[in-house]
Amino acid sequence: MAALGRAWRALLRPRGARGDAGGRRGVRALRRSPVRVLQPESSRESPQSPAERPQPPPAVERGAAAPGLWYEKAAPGDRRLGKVVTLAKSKKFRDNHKKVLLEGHRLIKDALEAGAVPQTLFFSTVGHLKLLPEAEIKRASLVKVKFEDIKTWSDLVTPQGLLGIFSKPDPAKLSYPAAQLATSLPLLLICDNIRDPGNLGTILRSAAGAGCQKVLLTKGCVDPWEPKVLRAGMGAHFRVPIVPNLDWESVPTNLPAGIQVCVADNNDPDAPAGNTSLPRGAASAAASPKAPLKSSPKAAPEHEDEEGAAGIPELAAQHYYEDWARAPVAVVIGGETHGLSVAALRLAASTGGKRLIIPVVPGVDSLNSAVAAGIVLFEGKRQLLWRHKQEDDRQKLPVPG
Ligand SMILES: C[S@@+](CC[C@H](N)C(=O)[O-])C[C@H]1O[C@@H](n2cnc3c(N)ncnc32)[C@H](O)[C@@H]1O
Repeated sequence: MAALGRAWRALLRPRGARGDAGGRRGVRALRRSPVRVLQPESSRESPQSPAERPQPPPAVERGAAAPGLWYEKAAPGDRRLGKVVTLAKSKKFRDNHKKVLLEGHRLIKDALEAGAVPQTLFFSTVGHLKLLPEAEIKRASLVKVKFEDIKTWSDLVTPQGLLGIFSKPDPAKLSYPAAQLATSLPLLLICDNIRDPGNLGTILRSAAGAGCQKVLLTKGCVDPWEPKVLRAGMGAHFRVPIVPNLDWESVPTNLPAGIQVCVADNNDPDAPAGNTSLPRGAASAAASPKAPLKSSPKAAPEHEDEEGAAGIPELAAQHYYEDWARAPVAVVIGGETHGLSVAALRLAASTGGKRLIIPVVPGVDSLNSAVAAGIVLFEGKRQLLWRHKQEDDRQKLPVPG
């Protein structure tokens, strides 16, 4: 592991700082020919006798993708790519080193355009580099590797021959696409213990597609920088701010003032007995079968202390297609195994939020969390846009008299 750490550090050191003839003398020599084998400085200037001399590191072959855009060619049998990718796939490593692995042209381009900082790009053909913003990739170490090697380490069904190690992006510092910002809605999503990477990626993609303003991930959710989440997210990471690893106490500080938090709840009190996945989730206890499905002022508790017998707040339930989305609004999606947490229900109760039920045919169990998120978010979007249009139309009406 220590050796892997050294290999990693050597690879991620800034270009000029590496002792691999990356200095001015090397660059001048390179200008004369696009591809040359350079001898390291140490092998030319060592004062020791040949017997005393340490083994020189292998010569580095370099090339230029464009004037001034130098890359290094990995020698046959070079195992750095494998090592780096293996490391970057481990959450512990990502957390400790604050690095993430991104794959594919589209994702890497999105990341660069959002201002993510590349450390090393592994590519199989120079053509890949030409499709990326040159000013941004000049900051990285560029390493040409065989396509076969990328294929071995790739997470994609059809590998594209491009992998990048980036500094872990800070959502507060990224710049999101103008089209995304222009269509962003006062609609937020809170993921409560979503553990499946495919589900989380799909949820993030839906949140970006619906125009969510922000996505909050509670502690217990899978790491959004896990390769499978990135793959399912299809670029959502660089379109919508994602705030990970939140404990429930800090969720409210990440929400706009005056927000109403609703929960997507698969526990339908109107469903015939045996058609719910009771009694595993906390929501099961909160939703008394006697609770009216239609929201009523009496059924909606206004304060956190209005809790049911099990210490879990009671929330009014309604179908997701009935009126609920008022700006700003957030929706909580429960985890695959345990559903909604008590903390989620408490937060919803403290904001006067509701339980939103997607009715399903008797005999069908709960929906997949990503499917439920998609349905509720796009309905939220429809309601917000409809309300906005109503207000617009009202303002356009001629003033009487
Ligand atoms: C797979 S379900 C959770 C099932 C879990 N075993 C339970 O009993 O609560 C994951 C989440 O998706 C959402 N969900 C699933 N089906 C839903 C439905 N019919 N209506 C509203 N939300 C639903 C809820 O947020 C739920 O917590």
